[in-house]
Amino acid sequence: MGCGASATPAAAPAKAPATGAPAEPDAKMPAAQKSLNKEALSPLFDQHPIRLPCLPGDIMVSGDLPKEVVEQLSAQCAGWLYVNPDTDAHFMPEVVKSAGVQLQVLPLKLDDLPAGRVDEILQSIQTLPRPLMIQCTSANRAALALLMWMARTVGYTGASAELLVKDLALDTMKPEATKWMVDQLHVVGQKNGPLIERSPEVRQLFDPESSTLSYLVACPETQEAVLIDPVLEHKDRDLALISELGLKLIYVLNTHCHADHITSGGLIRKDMPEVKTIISESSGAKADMHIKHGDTVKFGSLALEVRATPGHTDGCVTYVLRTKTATFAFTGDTLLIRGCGRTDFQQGSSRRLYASVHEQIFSLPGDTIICAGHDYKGRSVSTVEEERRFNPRLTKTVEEFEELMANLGLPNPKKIDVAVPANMVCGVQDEPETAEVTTGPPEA
Ligand SMILES: N[C@@H](CCC(=O)N[C@@H](CSS)C(=O)NCC(=O)O)C(=O)O
Repeated sequence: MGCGASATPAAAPAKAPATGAPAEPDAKMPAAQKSLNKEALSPLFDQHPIRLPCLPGDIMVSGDLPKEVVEQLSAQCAGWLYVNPDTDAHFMPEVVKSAGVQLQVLPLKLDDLPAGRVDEILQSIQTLPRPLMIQCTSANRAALALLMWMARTVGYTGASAELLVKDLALDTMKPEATKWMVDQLHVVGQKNGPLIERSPEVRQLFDPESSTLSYLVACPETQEAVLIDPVLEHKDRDLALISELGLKLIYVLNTHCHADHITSGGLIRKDMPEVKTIISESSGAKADMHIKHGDTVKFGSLALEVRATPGHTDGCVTYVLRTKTATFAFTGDTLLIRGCGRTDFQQGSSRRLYASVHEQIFSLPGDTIICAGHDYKGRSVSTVEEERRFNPRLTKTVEEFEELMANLGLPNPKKIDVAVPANMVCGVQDEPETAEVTTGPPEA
């Protein structure tokens, strides 16, 4: 938004007369060469003190303006979007057009909005030449149009309109107009999607006994949810949270057959038969659905990409969740924060683990959020870039890594003798309902 004039007309009383003689505008200036001449307009600015918003782009918003101001601004604008009806008494199309300005009229009436009008307005703001004026009666709806365009182009994720209004010093906007805009931001049915994408709910859950990190991931549109690596002893806590948040549990996924705790998946599906358990087919463990590298687990509008990451166990997978604003990798025990899973039992192989991390996890974007299966030092999440740089094990050469892993000297997990056999049958997997093996991407 043009820093000079952008908020001035919005905050100015419509009919205040200008004092002093503004410089002669050059109405013949070609649109492409136009830019705001703040000096020329300064007498007007002096009359109506402004606060300057700090956004790039040469867009102004305004309410009704006296003819001489319309003339001056037309001389400096290349585009003009009028969001009132063209029958409005203050509309001066001949003044605007005679200055060679590209004019568009798209009335924005909040209580009587034609279908597709928001998209039309956003399209106009996107394509009309700059400097661009957006005008209505009081600048309220013009500011709304600008904010919605910003929401779409900048891709706000849940930033409130109230905050935007504050940031832009557009506090002349009426509360009901602000509320209307917040509602608009979430309209899923807009032709080009909602103006803001609501982030999926990703909750981390902790078991202090085994230092296991479990995850609840929920679709913001359908409230369908999955649990990743939940712990038996915390079944009631996790289900209570799901219920409190109004979510519908669809799947319990395991990243692998755990050796240190028992999954709650089997017990959950026993009580809630609509919930399906999922594990990799290479784990050899029972579940309702078996996944493999390249599969996709869909729920609501979300999808988890399955990446085989063997090494800690043969059947380890990483689930990757991509949203418009963030990527999450649920790495189980393959990659831990500044560490990795041990490779000394359950078909462990340090060479395979090293390749899995480098090829399947470190190849993700650097800002991918690493949601690991354990942390023994009170940390919660990391990123791919952090681990690429600071993981003391995975930054080594593969030979150094193999040697290090062969000499960790860790005692076996306390529960290994009960956990592994139990997890091979998904905690408690009733015998009659044996696993269905899927060969392709599971259907949501
Ligand atoms: N003390 C814990 C087990 C700790 C342990 O062995 N953790 C595993 C993941 S669970 S099988 C691991 O891979 N650790 C890597 C490491 O470097 O610590 C218990 O008794 O449960």
